[in-house]
Amino acid sequence: MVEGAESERPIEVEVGEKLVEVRNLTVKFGGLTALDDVTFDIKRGEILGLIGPNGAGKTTCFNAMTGVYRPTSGDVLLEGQSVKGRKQHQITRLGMARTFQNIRLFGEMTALENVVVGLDARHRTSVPGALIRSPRHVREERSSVDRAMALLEFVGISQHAQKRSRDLSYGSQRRLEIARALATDPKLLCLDEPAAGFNPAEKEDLMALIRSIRDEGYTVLLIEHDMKLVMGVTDRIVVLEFGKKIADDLPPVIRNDPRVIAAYLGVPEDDVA
Ligand SMILES: Nc1ncnc2c1ncn2[C@@H]1O[C@H](COP(=O)(O)OP(=O)(O)OP(=O)(O)O)[C@@H](O)[C@H]1O
Repeated sequence: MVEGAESERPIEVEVGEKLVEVRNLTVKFGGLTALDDVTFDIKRGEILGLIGPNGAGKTTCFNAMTGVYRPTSGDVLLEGQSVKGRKQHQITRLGMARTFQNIRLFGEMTALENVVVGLDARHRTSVPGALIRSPRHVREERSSVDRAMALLEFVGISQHAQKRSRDLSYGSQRRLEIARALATDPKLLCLDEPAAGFNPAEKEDLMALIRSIRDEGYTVLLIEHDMKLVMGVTDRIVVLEFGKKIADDLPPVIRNDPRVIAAYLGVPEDDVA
């Protein structure tokens, strides 16, 4: 358990039950169908990999799930609740947190402050409570700092807590993004290519962190380009190609699926089937 970082959220769904249902999700940009009638579930407690060649629709899928894009049709349910029509911050509150392919931190704020911002989404004190620094607000502030430190420790960068985030190394910034997303106490953590730009050793370290996040009881949706990497860390994999789902199975099955191999190698489907 992350010390001082215990979850306050009631666990409403048993491990292994459906946490998220992506239903017939379609996103069109003008004439281009970036995501085409995609349906899959995410079970509580699993690491689900979302893979596919460049332009397959992975990020579009994330964006439609987390309120960045409004789906053209279809829906996404989190514990049975639709995210339709909700704004990004409302979806975060519902329990979906994400990182971005391009790091988005508050560069002038310290690493610690960046995580406290994520925690603020959960505060219970009112604005007047904050203004008069009510005992509850002071208590929440103190526990925020403790929890933020615990999260920085968990992702392995607590020694940089007081550094401005823009001064952190690229790898530490990626870890900080994950800590900030965890601060919102998500039911689902969506990671968009968190190991992009890492060398093989750094990638392995990050995958170990993602595994330990799952072991803490979080559910993870992971976009990753590197097939080998994704095979080693995920419990199940959904494969997209040209906006359509072409496979949804366990990693060893995906590895040997001719359609997936063809999609990755660019071999015409007829030659593989
Ligand atoms: N805002 C947008 N406006 C127009 N087209 C878009 C937009 N976002 C994505 N697309 C297009 O939708 C398709 C899917 O893109 P998306 O970024 O979801 O793919 P991806 O699988 O995440 O690819 P990558 O691995 O390169 O990140 C691509 O053809 C892309 O050019």
